[in-house]
Amino acid sequence: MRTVIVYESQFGNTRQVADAIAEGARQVSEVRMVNVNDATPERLDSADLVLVGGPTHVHGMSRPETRAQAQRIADADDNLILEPQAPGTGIREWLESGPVLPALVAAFDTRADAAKWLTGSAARHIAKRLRGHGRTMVIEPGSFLAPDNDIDLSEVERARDWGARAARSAIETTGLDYARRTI
Ligand SMILES: Cc1cc2nc3c(=O)[nH]c(=O)nc-3n(C[C@H](O)[C@H](O)[C@H](O)COP(=O)(O)O)c2cc1C
Repeated sequence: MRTVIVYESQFGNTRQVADAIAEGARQVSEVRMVNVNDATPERLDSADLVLVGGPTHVHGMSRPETRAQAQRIADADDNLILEPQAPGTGIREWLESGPVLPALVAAFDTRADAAKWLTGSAARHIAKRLRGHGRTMVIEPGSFLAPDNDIDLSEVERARDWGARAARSAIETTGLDYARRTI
């Protein structure tokens, strides 16, 4: 089976979580990580499962204005470094562009360390969009905490486990087997 992880990240937190998800999914699947700015149809071609994730901005997916705000925050803080592809497009715009996706998908995000009803969750919105496109969720949305732009080892482990469960669930759904199908 082949899994593609499409992620957006401004400060690197969601990239780290995507890395851990990839590690988990690799236990049972071929995995490719793709920044949303590089998520062309060719890169998603022949994916059996696509996992889509980004940071929570203003309770949902980022917008051009919130990404510009992230840029201003980074400019004002020597300890924060913007990801090289951060100023580009976001998951919201990518989903609106109508990417060709396989039947099986799942959504994840990173967010502040507080109750979800206070922080909101980009993953919830990503999942809703994906369901609207008629896609099947292989697992509940994953939401990972990045307090003060720092991720705890326990969250990294949770992301690894979520990635493994997502890929296993896709295998159970499709009957595809890692051993029988390579990239
Ligand atoms: C402009 C902006 C708005 C944000 N809004 C929220 C929010 O509404 N809820 C939340 O939990 N976190 C919010 N955050 C925090 C980010 O979701 C969090 O730091 C995330 O892990 C960043 O991921 P990244 O480093 O991959 O961009 C916001 C961050 C920025 C820069």
